[in-house]
Amino acid sequence: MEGTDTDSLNTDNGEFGRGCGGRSRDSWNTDNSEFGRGCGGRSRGRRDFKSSFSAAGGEENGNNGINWNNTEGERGGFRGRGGRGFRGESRRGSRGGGGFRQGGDQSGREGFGGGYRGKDEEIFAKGENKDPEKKDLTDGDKPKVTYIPPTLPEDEDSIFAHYETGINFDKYDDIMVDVSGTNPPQAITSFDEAALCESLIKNVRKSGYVKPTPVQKHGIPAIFAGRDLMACAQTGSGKTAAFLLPILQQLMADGVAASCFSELQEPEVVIVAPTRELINQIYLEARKFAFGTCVRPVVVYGGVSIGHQIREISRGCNILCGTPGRLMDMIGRGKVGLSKVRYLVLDEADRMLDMGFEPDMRRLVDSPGMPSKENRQTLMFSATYPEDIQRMAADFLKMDYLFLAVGVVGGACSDVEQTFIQVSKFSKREQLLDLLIATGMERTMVFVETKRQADFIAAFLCQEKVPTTSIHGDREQREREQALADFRSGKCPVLVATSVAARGLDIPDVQHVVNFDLPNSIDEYVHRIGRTGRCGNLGRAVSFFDPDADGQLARALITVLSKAQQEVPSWLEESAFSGPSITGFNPPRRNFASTDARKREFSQDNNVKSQPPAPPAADDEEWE
Ligand SMILES: Nc1ncnc2c1ncn2[C@@H]1O[C@H](COP(=O)(O)OP(=O)(O)OP(=O)(O)O)[C@@H](O)[C@H]1O
Repeated sequence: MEGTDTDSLNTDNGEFGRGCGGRSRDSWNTDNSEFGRGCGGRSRGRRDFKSSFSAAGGEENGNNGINWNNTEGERGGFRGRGGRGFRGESRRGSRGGGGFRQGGDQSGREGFGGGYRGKDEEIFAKGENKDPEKKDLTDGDKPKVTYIPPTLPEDEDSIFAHYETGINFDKYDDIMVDVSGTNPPQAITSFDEAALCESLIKNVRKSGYVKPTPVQKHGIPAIFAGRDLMACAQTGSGKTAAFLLPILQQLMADGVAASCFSELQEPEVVIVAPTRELINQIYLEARKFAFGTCVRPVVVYGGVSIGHQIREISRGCNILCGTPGRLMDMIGRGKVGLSKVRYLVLDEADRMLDMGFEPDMRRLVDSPGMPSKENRQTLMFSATYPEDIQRMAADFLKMDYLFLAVGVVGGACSDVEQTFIQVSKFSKREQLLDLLIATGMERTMVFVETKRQADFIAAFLCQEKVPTTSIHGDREQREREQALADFRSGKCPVLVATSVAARGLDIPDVQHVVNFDLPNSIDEYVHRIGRTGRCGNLGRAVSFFDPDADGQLARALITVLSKAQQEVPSWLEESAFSGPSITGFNPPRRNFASTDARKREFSQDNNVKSQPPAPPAADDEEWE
């Protein structure tokens, strides 16, 4: 993995390389400039690229930090694309064997045989071996994944570290809540009413929770009542605790305790989420709330040594948190049995049921031993629920499931101030720099549409001395986790990210989200901007709107802005109601669901037709 010192990256416009030991002539050319970068500082080009950027350490599991001014030939300078050499269409300046051709990479786009791959790299074409390590065991043509995440701190201060609720936390009480379905149970108004056991109550207090948020007030009793649930609440409003607390309470009431005496572990709870970082975060929340109890959560996700995860499972597993690929792998290997599953939770449920993950979800519920939907409780949570997905979700739920809508289904968090700047493709980079300089060291997530763009922008910002790191699906897991850690700690206040970081991540003090590229889907926009303005705190989102590229999103953006009581720029309205979008040349977009899709079906007046799912984003995160 490490030591591919001759790596190079060429893009259509330029080349981006990494060298070592001062021998490098690697360089990064763009249309405007060329960032030569060599470890020995012998770069060529008009602008020296001295701010080498590294989230990768030299040790496999090391914790080496970012190196901003690495001119000394250390390994681990900025490395895009999972640390391997990358070569785009052009072969200019490539050196050595580290590069691979994007177009000809059989494990990439062409190698999937048409199989759709989700935004995280957990989804592979049918029949393809999913796990690099498993593959290693069979044909040995891929390096074994040996990464083991750093041991988690055991002290209470670290486990219960949390950020404060914001000034708008109490405004949650004013949000409209709609619970549909027969006989919904009474909402609770305090955690005391939830009658949690002593250790859980202690853990809730230590987490800084004083009163429940609306999704908790309604979700907790629904789960206690044994109901299946489809819950929709705005980003950052406490959906995770809404399912973890009642589940943990029930497990404890039933005296569930982890046991390491069986080779096959049979968890009572399976939680799935679309990305590695998100499932890890959910696991950390479960571990926090289960602190001091006999209930043991475990997490499994790709990019980490499978042997390590098998050992963790074998120590006892009541709550198994996983990304779909690795979870199915564990089941396939006979390490996990499903016959005791009582709760199946889909976080980011609309994502888990869209065309990327739906086949895996169906395989999961059809796996041997998995209790039928009548014999388990299925819980779905998200901030967005397109109606077509709601209809499909019903396949996984009991007939009488409850639909809980807190605020506008699919609506943006109203604590995020949304601003749009009209830009042309060519001015974005400079605008971003100006913006970041103006906001100083505010913690900022910059979303871009492709992995290549993420590398490119991160390198550009580093070169401009803005402490930046990046996260995307081609970075090694160690690098991804290091990038998040550096962003969380403030060591790198700017994180350039693809959609892999759009959903669920709860990072303290993210004051600012920038959509350098707007996403294709409005739901994705809502999730992205929801990385700020969490838990009653205020946040800001600035989006670059390029009329040539983003016109098809304009109308949906206007709806989101209006529903969040935000000002709609007149130029955005003009863009929405002129041009091709009005003539129907757009790809079909999903409806906003304002409520439970069942209500619409039964409504006499309903003349809203279901639309086919939006096509996946034209994003290399999706397809490679
Ligand atoms: N009742 C509460 N009191 C105080 N803080 C809370 C409460 N509930 C949740 N939180 C905190 O609020 C933050 C956001 O919660 P969480 O990540 O569960 O949001 P979410 O609704 O799942 O967001 P997203 O849609 O982005 O996934 C977390 O830091 C969580 O610990």
